[in-house]
Formats: sequence, structure tokens, C-alpha cells
Amino acid sequence: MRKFKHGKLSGGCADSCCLKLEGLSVSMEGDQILEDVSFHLHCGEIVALIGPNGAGKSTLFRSILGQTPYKGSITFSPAGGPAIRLADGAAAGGTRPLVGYVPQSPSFDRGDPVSVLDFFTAATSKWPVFLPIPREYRDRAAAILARVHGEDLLDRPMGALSGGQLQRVLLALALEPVPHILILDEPLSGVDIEGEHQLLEMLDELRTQYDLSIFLSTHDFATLGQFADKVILLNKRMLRAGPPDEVLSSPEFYDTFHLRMGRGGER
Ligand SMILES: Nc1ncnc2c1ncn2[C@@H]1O[C@H](COP(=O)(O)OP(=O)(O)OP(=O)(O)O)[C@@H](O)[C@H]1O
Repeated sequence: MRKFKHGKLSGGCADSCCLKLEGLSVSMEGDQILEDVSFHLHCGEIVALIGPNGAGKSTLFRSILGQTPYKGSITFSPAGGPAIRLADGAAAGGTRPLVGYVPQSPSFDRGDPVSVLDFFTAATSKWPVFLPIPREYRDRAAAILARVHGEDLLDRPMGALSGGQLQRVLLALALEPVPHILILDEPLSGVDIEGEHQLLEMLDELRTQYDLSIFLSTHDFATLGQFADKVILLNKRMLRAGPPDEVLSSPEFYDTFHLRMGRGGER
């Protein structure tokens, strides 16, 4: 599946744009949710975040989005530009990087008559969708959907979309405007194998086309090696980070998911 390995990574952070998390900690209602999490994310890189239920994956995303207060630092350094430090979600000394976000799949009632065009219009304008939608809004929605090869979905009811089609519609919205960083919370859940393959191809195409950092969480470990440059294993703390094969064969991975090491493993 992988068609493209990003060339800029060879120089590390110095000559490529980079999101840096350093010593990130989050507490809520007296509970420590994240503790001392540090890693870098480069443009053009797809990084998968894995961990058991309740590991803090969505909380980590919300911290980057500025929706959850944290301790530590999050900085964004555009290639060749000054670094932007995000303190508790506020950009200090620069323009806030654009972060596109696809939340964990919302569900739509099967009989819900809201069309993809209605949904787009409501999300991107103040036009009352019970009135006929003007041509310019329709053309704009079609152009945005075309980025994910979804123009044909425009008049479909949201409730009739498959899991993969719904993810593509949400992805198209997250790409308007095209962000610096794209975050997807479990985009593969509820998506069949064919849809999953299309979505992963799409992400590979988008990061190449727009030089995006893509950061996604998943519980589907079987496909990680096909699309992720790096995997981060999280369970409150960052337990391991590296290429997919290295993380998936690590003792930390086996311990976290209560698996036994196979032959050749040291345990
Ligand atoms: N608003 C909140 N107030 C208090 N605790 C919270 C809040 N939001 C999340 N938590 C707790 O933080 C922990 C991490 O939750 P989070 O949703 O980030 O995990 P996750 O790794 O995304 O889980 P999953 O894989 O099940 O989606 C959980 O124990 C959860 O109960």
C-alpha cells in the first residue's frame, strides 16, 4: 500500500515541520490521565496511536486540539519558520497551526433524511438547510468532497452511508481548510475491509499531496505495518514508539495487551 516515504525526515526536526510534545501530563477530577508524554510528529508522516481502552488516546488528541488543559509543552515548528508554543491550548507568539479533526464516528439514524449536502452546508455556513441550497454551496461541497473522491455522495442521506463512506465525508470536512496536522480518532472502527483499504489509500494520498502530519488512533494492529511510519504505544505513559514491527514485537506491547511472546521472544 505504501507508495511514498517522506524524504524530509532524514534531516530530523531541524529542517522539517514538526509537532513536539514534551512532558505532557493531564489530570481530570483528581485522576492522572496522561503522564510525561513526549514525542515528535513530522509533516508527511503517518503516526498511529495505540493503547487499550481508557489509555488516554482521545485525551491526548483533545490536548493537541486545545480542548483539554495540560501541563508540559506542545510546540509546532513549521519548516523554516518560528516555533509556535501552544500553552493550555492557546498559541503564544504566533499563529495557531490548523488542526483537522475527525472524531470517533458519530452515528446517524438509518431513516435520517439529512443529506451529505445538508450536513456540509450546516457545518460550513450559516445557511438554513430547510431552504433550497444555492448552487454555489452545492459546488463548493462537491469540490471539497472531490478531495476524498466522494462527489457522488453529495445527495445521499447521512444515515445510509457505509462506515467507510461516513469516514470519507468527515475526512473531507476536516480538510476544509487544509490543515497542518490531521487527527483521526479511530477512523477504522465500523469500516469493512474494502472501506478500510480505500481510507488508508486516501490518507497516504493526502499526506503526499498536502504534506500533512497524520495522527490517528486505532485498535486494528493487523494493518499498521502497511500505512504507519511510526507507532506510539500509550497507556497513560508513552510505553514505546518506533516502526510498527518494532513496537508490535516489543515486550511492552505484549505486556499491555496481556499476550504471550511467541517463539524467539525472550519471555
Ligand atoms: N471529562 C473527563 N473527566 C474525567 N475523566 C475522564 C474524562 N474524559 C476521559 N476521562 C477518563 O480518562 C481516561 C482516558 O480516556 P480516553 O477517552 O482518553 O481513553 P482512550 O484511550 O481514548 O479510550 P478508548 O480506546 O476506549 O476510546 C479514562 O479513564 C476516562 O474515564
